[in-house]
Amino acid sequence: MSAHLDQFISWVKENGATYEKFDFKTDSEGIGCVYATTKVGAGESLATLPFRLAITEKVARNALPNLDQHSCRNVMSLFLAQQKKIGNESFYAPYLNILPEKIMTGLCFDKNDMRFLENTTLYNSIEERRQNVYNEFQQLIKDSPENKNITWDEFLWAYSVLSSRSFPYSLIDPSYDGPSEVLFPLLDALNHKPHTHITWMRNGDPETGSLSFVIGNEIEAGEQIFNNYGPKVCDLLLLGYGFCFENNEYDHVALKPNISMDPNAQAKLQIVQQANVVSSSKEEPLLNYIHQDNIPSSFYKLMRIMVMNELELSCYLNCTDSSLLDFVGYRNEIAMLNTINALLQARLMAIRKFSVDITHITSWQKYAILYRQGQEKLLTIIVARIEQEKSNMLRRMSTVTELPPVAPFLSIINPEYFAQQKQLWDIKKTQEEKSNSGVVTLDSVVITLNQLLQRNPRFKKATEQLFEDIEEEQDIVMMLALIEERSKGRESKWNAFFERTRDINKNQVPSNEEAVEELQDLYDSLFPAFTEAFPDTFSAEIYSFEALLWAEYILNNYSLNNSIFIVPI
Ligand SMILES: C[S@@+](CC[C@H](N)C(=O)[O-])C[C@H]1O[C@@H](n2cnc3c(N)ncnc32)[C@H](O)[C@@H]1O
Repeated sequence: MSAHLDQFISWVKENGATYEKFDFKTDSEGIGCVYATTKVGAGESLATLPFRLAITEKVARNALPNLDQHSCRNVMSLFLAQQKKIGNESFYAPYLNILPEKIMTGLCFDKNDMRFLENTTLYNSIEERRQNVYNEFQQLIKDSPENKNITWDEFLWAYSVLSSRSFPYSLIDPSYDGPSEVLFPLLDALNHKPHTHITWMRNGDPETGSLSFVIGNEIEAGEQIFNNYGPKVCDLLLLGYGFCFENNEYDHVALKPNISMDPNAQAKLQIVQQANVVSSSKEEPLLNYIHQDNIPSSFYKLMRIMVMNELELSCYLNCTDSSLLDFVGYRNEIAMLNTINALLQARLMAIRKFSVDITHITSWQKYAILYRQGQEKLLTIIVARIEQEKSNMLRRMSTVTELPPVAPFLSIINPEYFAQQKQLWDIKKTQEEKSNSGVVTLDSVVITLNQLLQRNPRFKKATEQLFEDIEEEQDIVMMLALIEERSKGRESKWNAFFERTRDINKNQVPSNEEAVEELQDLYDSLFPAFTEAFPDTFSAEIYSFEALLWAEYILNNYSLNNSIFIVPI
């Protein structure tokens, strides 16, 4: 046994702590562990520590007065660093001497270590947190000049002791209502294992009481004794404790849509707020944590808002009822699932970009790799779930026989229709889950330019002669093709959709004179030249300016992915 450990054991015992059936060891990775020396029965108390030995916020603030404006964590860190500095003069020296010299929490990662986290969300969280803690440290030293000899490294060590070993202060005083923390020497020697049955039991009052650890399941002699740090995700474990593990059932990925380039960002954020679409974080209204078994419905709602087009936005601008965001419309639903998919794919691609040499790596770099592998696995599972959702959606769309009663198709305008639809979907969903047969592709439920060209060979031939590069001008060709298809009346399979949108409800789209003028210029550049070149295809009667206005409206309000797909329901 080392001299320091000897001193520590004498110190805790002299001060009233009790423990019998375990010993301290260091494992092959250099991690301090606690092992049972004899069998420990279920329900037995493993160790008891009097509160007198606990390092609390009160102890720290009494020693460092005038730092009221600083957080509990910062004042306690400064106190610990100061106590460590005064060495054996400190009452807590026996405890501080046995703590690891190097605590490799994420905050202590150097540039080389950070390469192992590149392209993960944790990378940014660490950088941001480190900068904040550094700034707070500077201010702390300014406000406590007698401690200006404490270095950043010393402070960071103390900060990491707290992040990796502290307990909530409510264990001493359950009536205390705040985020205060406390260090319990001896009891903090246990490592974490998820699902460990252990009870943290308070005895007596906050001044003279104590805390005991009571074992839930029997432990054989020679086995490691674990604590349970609670349901913690890998990024928080790596950030605060410096380790993580594989197949962490609590793990999640953090997803945040980027709307910085969206001209309608303001209006969208307004709807998010008004309809009270909650996110996973109070500070960040767009941040959501996605768990492999649980994609929160609020995330879908948020994303439905994020992909709204002008028409959908104008309908939802005053929406305060978040249930109307359970479904906005078919176009919106596909756009929403596509956008989530794109977000996830971008993250997957980034996380797969990893070219660091891993032949000689440290234990904490191994944990960083475990974390990124866990994130990749999780992202892959969530992508598969979104794809499944999309194929279910397409199957439902393919069976829609009746169009919503009033155009447009938004649930805010047709709430009853969509409530009925939802009931039908729920029934279908259960059936689908049972049968899960028949793949429906996106192309079969939307209108694409290719389909229109194939259905109208004469039109196709004419446009191929009139346009040098159809792909380049696909918006214009699409509008002309829609007009052509509509002219077929009942022969067109989308006749119901065309009929319903024939009389555009102009009140629903803010009229934009500039856009109308632009469209007029486009019309004038095409007609009557096209009619003269191909009078059978581009008859003046069908290709009126009103028809072009209608086609543009369809493109603006019913299309996905830059008008390549029109969602006709
Ligand atoms: C409360 S302390 C536990 C005792 C600590 N091992 C010691 O030597 O003092 C928490 C620290 O122990 C380590 N630890 C705890 N559980 C672990 C685990 N399951 N795997 C790896 N390291 C673990 C981490 O370094 C963590 O920051």
